[in-house]
Amino acid sequence: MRQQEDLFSSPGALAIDPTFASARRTALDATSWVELVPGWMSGSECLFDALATAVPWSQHYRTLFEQRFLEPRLTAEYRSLQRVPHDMLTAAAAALSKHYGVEYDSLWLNLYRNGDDSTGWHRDRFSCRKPECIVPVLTLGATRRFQLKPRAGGPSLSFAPNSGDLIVMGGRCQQDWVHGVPKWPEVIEPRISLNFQSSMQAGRQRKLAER
Ligand SMILES: O=C(O)CCC(=O)C(=O)O
Ligand SMILES: [Fe+2]
Repeated sequence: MRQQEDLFSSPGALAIDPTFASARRTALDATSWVELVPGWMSGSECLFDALATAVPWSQHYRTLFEQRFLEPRLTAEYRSLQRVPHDMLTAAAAALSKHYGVEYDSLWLNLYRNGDDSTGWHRDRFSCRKPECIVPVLTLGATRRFQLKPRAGGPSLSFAPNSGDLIVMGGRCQQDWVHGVPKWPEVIEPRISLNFQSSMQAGRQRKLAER
């Protein structure tokens, strides 16, 4: 009993805000938007620690403009939420599904070991095949820049999500905008990002090797 009380009353306890009270939506253009939900998850450091050790992280080769390179980050994927290593991930997916009306049923994870790790400008082409998608990305650990810019060209927007902050891309963002996490050499701490994916948004044709 005493243990349970501590679990729920402790200020650093792991929890999410099911009301999304802090959400602030910004229109990127007439059909695309990005929403920031600062402090959506509290006690996120303990989830970072659990995932850093429990997830089978690996590094992959990518091919870009016919050049093969080792991706400067570690990644992992859970194609079914039944296999995720922490109950909070299932709870977070359920809360997101309820709030955004999209069934999130799989998870893509990135581990940026330090500021030398990064991900270049891209769209989530394989996990979002519908014209409009809602893509939540949760940050755990270090603060890094998360940038968006129009595919057609134009200035970029920069966010700096802290541990526990949610960034949600919506509307035609995956069609008309690109996003990325640039290198930031001064950062020495690691960051994990959780991308909640939906087979509904990915379409049925999604193949195993793709993303
Ligand atoms: O790490 C992030 O915040 C973004 C990751 C991302 O865009 C991706 O994995 O597709
Ligand atoms: Fe992405």
